Amino acid sequence: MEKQSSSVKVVVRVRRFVQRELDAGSPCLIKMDPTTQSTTLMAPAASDRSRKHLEDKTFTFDKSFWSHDPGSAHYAEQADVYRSFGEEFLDHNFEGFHTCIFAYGQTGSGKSYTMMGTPQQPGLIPRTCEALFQRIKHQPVPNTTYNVHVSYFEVYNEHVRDLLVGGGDTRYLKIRESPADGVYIQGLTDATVRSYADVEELIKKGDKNRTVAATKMNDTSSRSHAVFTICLKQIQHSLTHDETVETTSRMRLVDLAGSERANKTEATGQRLVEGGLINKSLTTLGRVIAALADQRRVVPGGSGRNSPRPGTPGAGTPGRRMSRLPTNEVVPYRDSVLTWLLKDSLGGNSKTAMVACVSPTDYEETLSTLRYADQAKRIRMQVRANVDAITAKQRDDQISAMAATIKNLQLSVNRAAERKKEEMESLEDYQRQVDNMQRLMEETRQVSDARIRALTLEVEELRPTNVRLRGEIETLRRHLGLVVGELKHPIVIPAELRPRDEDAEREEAEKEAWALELQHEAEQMLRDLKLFRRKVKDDKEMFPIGGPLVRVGQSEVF
Ligand SMILES: Nc1ncnc2c1ncn2[C@@H]1O[C@H](COP(=O)(O)OP(=O)(O)OP(=O)(O)O)[C@@H](O)[C@H]1O
Repeated sequence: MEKQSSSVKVVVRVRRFVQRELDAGSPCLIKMDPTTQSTTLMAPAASDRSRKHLEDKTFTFDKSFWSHDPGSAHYAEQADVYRSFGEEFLDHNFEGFHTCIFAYGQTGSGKSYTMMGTPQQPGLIPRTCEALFQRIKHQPVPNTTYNVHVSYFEVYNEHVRDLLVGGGDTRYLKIRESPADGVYIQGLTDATVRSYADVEELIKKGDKNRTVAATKMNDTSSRSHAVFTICLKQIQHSLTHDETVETTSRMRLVDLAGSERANKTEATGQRLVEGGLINKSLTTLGRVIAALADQRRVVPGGSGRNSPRPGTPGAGTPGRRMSRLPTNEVVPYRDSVLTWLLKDSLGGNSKTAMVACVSPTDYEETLSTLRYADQAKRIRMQVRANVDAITAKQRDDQISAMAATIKNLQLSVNRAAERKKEEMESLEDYQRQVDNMQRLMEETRQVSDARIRALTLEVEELRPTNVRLRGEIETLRRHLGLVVGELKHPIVIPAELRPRDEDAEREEAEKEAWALELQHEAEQMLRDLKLFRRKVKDDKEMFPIGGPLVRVGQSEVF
């Protein structure tokens, strides 16, 4: 398919007064000319002016929607907005072009009203989805099958959350980029829908999950950027040529969070943090638009990694005029999650429209929004319809290639499962070993208990013997002392009284040997007793009766 050049379509919409403005008696500062589609921002009356010199400013856009005064002949209702360019963008989708419509504007300016609307006054998103299924149902192309799937996520505080996952799941999803799929969100729900009723269900679910809070400027202020995506695939089968034509398109409908000034919203705490991050991402969006609007500065494939961070020279400020970037600047898509995700819609293969929503009363904020919008008008994109003719053979080849890929993936999955199984097995083995060790330790403890009990019993049984032996030893010690004393200091018997015969001498020698034997035996018994006492003491220390259990990891050690 041939590439064609397409510029960003820019429309502006002014809403009616809200109660806060009616209470303040604020005048309407916007004027629109339905013939020229110009929008004029009028300087506030002198009494309302600050010291700054303000003047009327006129901008011309693709369309200026006057939604301020329902009594006016040019009043633009929700249906008018959809008819004016929503319908045209749906045509582009059926032709195979990717599209993106995003609503930009200060907080409370009517972005959510324009994109989602209310049940009574549905906005662009429900109208586009309804019309899509109407066309599929009532004007189907012959021999064509249609596949529609939908995703809905929000960028909240620079994190991505799936709005189609309920149950209070606040997990943040990862952003990935691949050459084949570009930038995508890993694990995002991509729900197949078969009717508008299916989509309505999902919208309800997503809106319930979206982060909304009351601020001073808006009772239902969106605190996140919400991106609703519909993917349409049309597969037309040609029976004569045995080929199929696949037309794929993606429509992104983005409700951005509103730029806000802390002094006006009087935000504090969480709201202030959110406001700061909203402004930061809108600042980056401004810089991306500025870079894309100046085609000389667009470096094809530029990653924006080297671009200045928000807040550094070159970075704009929401509510201020967008500053110029250095001439060698690449598009700073990656400086915020929002611009990174919308990279393709802002500067790639997409027909894109910006709805600039303005409040009728705020001169400075409206001027900033109109300048933003004016700059976006200059963005030109190279677009191409995503239509692929596939012959039956190519399709078969594709299916075979896919089957091979699936097989490889299956093998990898099996291998991974196998590895996991091995890991599980060794884990089980380890657990088994631990169990065995625990069992062994328990047995050892039981054995020790029994031994201690037996030793205690033995000690008790031996106690009387011990006492008796002590007594005997004492008697023997005393006896031995007498004998030794007698031997050392023998009683000298006068020679005339000494028996002279051999019997007496033998008796003397025997007495001496007996005394020595007794002494030896007594010493041996003392040594044995000492040893026995030490053994009993050691055993008691090693196996205390009823000792505490010591826990080691999951096992019990005694
Ligand atoms: N065209 C309109 N007609 C009638 N009421 C409108 C219109 N546009 C906005 N409003 C009302 O103005 C209020 C603010 O609008 P909305 O919530 O859409 O603003 P927002 O730009 O999305 O704000 P934020 O950025 O804070 O989320 C709402 O009460 C909404 O119903």
